[in-house]
Amino acid sequence: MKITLLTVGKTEDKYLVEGMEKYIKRLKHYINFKLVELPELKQTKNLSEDQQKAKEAELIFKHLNNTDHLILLDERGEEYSSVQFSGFLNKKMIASVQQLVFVIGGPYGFDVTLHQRANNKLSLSKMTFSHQMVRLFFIEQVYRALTILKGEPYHHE
Ligand SMILES: C[S@@+](CC[C@H](N)C(=O)[O-])C[C@H]1O[C@@H](n2cnc3c(N)ncnc32)[C@H](O)[C@@H]1O
Repeated sequence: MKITLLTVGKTEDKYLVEGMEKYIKRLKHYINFKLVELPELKQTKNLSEDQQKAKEAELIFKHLNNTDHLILLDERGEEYSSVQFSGFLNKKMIASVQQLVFVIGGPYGFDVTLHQRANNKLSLSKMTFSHQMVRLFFIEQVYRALTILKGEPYHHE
């Protein structure tokens, strides 16, 4: 199974880039993981919030295959413990899902078309994080989940 993380906008802060690189490097020993950073449109065009979300959705859809299992990162989604999240990933592996695509929205969240297409919505907390910071938190949780599945000590350290 492959895992792709789509983000809206490049990661700007060096401390986040460094943290993400650290965990992506580790992750690659466990799974085929890809980070795709899509352009954030607001900087180039004068768009309303809804127009921006619709344009972002168009870009996101271009990166999706019909068989992809799409999971939106959304504070209103389902909350898991790290062990439960590892179980979720394991179930998808057993079900032979080819690719899980997780998406982190832009500053305004997701267009309705993405909510309709989503197979799941995952919340990391009821709190709202910046779309920049949530990347690092999520990538670390994927790494944590995979070490849990392997029975490695990281989760208990
Ligand atoms: C600043 S938030 C957008 C908040 C937006 N007002 C909304 O209602 O969705 C930007 C993105 O970060 C992600 N995000 C922020 N907090 C999150 C959380 N607690 N759990 C999961 N994803 C989160 C989501 O992907 C969201 O689209």
